Amino acid sequence: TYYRPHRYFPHFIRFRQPPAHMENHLPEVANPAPGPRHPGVPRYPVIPHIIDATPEDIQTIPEAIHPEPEVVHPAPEVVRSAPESHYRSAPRVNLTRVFYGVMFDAGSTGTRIHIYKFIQKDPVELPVLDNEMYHAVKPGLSAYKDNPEEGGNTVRQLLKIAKKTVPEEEWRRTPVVLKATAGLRLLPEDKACALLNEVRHVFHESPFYVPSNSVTIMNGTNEGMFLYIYFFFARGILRTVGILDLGGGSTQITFLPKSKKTVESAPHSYIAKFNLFNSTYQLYTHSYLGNGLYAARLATLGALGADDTVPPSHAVDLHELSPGYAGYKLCYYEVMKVIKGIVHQPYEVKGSSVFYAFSYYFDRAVESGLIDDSRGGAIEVRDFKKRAKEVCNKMTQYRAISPFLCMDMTYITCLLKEGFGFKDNTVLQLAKKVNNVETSWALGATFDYFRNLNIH
Ligand SMILES: Nc1nc2c(ncn2[C@@H]2O[C@H](COP(=O)(O)OP(=O)(O)O)[C@@H](O)[C@H]2O)c(=O)[nH]1
Repeated sequence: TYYRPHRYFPHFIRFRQPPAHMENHLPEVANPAPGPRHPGVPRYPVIPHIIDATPEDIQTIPEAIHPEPEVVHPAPEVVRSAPESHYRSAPRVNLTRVFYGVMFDAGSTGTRIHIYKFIQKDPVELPVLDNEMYHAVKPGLSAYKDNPEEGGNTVRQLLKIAKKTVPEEEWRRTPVVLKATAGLRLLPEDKACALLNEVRHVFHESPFYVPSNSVTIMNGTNEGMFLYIYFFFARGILRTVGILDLGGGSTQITFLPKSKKTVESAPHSYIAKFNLFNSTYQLYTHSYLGNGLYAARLATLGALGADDTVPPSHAVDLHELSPGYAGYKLCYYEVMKVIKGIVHQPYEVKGSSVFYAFSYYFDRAVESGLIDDSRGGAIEVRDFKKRAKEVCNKMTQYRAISPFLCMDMTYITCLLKEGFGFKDNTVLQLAKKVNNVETSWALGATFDYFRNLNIH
């Protein structure tokens, strides 16, 4: 478990004023958080609309402000924006509201809990992400497909952390939400349903607020989009940046297209629109189910077996047969079968945009020594290729770190080059955190819960 104190201030949004001539053609949503029409549904602070946050205008925000760490249970907060004497003559109403959101990421390789604390100083201002408590357990829920009660227990354990983090008086209005990704998408429906039902049961026995539809399998489009929205909140950029995410079961590519040709040449389902702060954005986003790192390993080993050249049980040793050819080239040839004809090449990736790469892109770059774990860094696609060759050709040196490092690095190289069609010199910014906020779709999904993003 680690505690990540940070304050996030979306300056670029708070200080933007609508131009006088601007007409708002988008639907008004005064307060999309659950309203009082459902008895028992807690009320949340209003998250206001921000007008004229056009993508062209949005500037990179400076480093988020990270003040001194706070304790998990802070003392009740008091807003003092005027001297004491002023209070005596004209007392101000304290409009500060603190609220929490608990988001579970049920991934294919682990279940993670994100407990967000938001502060809203004023109803006309956006809430500020004050801090986040995070904890992860392995394996993921799908590993309990034949024993859903055990799977439910992992969620029950994580909820204990939520009970310790969220003050007791807030439990009843703090929503708990779980979204599952590739692991459950890949399971037979009855097994996935049994696991989700068990989680619902665990949620309902907890003291937290359980919204309707709080336990679901998230679709791939939302996974990419929520990660983009996380990035928007953490970094403040909506243009010129793309995001690559490599999970265990699926992989996502998401960016805001600059060229019409990208949109026109993309499969229809790869283009998604969403509204944020009164503007509509169009994203290129797709999640390739079965093309996550672990799923790709299995598929590659299966493909080797299907060829009858090397039985799957011996497939891992393949890379040691003949360093050099068998090492990198043969591996490349085999992983190519998992990618060829499956991954769409967006028109735009051949340009010069920078892509942020998260999850296993980051982990494998660290393990192979391309970047430093604490700092991350910028590399080019060709660096993955170069290091993949080195790893495959010196398996004895790297085997201790990960017996699959050669295959994983080769897969990543192949996915980037043959799959998405990136050029050798495309810059990849590898990060685990952006402005001190962990890279996860969970923050975007939590904002979506509190402030309906109107995704279509
Ligand atoms: N930094 C960071 N990495 C995460 C977080 N959640 C998941 N990951 C990474 O995502 C990868 C696994 O993704 P997972 O969710 O199991 O796979 P999926 O189900 O295919 O999306 C691993 O590299 C994790 O470290 C997070 O909150 N922060």
